[in-house]
Amino acid sequence: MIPSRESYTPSHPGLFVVDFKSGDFASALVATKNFEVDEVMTSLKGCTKSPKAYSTVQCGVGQDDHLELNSDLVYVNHSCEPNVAFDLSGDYSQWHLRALKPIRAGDFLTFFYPSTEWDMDQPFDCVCNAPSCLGRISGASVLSKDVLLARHFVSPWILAAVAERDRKHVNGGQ
Ligand SMILES: C[S@@+](CC[C@H](N)C(=O)[O-])C[C@H]1O[C@@H](n2cnc3c(N)ncnc32)[C@H](O)[C@@H]1O
Repeated sequence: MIPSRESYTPSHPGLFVVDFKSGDFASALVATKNFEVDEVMTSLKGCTKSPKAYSTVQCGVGQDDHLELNSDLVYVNHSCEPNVAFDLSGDYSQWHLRALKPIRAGDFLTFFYPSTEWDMDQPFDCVCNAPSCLGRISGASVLSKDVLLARHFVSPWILAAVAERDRKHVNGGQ
């Protein structure tokens, strides 16, 4: 279930809070404490498999490998220069949200959506304003390996899919 402004209770008290804004998809998640680089900010417990949607996070290559986060973490927006990573490598017990940069209380939390998503359900024109902003965000399928690696974290299934795509391209689609 996606948390809403009505009767809001933070899912991660002491760590993050949703900054609800009026307008479609205008809300965001904000840190309420400092985090250091590489710090595990929270585990990703309570996710459930779900059809691909604007709100899901991809967790593997299969058709069914999409998760609803069922928490305030759904409000982590995309940035082309992100400060967190959704790391769903390894088994479920190891899945976590990790800081990629020093984060201070009050900072918006952002991840690079193509680091988990191959072909997004709801592409959008990015408003992150980062110097390296890519503009249209639709998933990793249209991005080069170098563009992905420059964002510091890429999920293993995305790297595997990029390698397969590039191998087919070199071999003329075979
Ligand atoms: C999982 S939601 C993130 C929370 C969303 N901001 C909300 O209020 O529900 C993903 C959607 O948020 C919007 N979004 C996230 N990051 C964005 C960005 N950098 N630029 C433009 N829209 C963004 C897009 O509409 C995207 O499909």
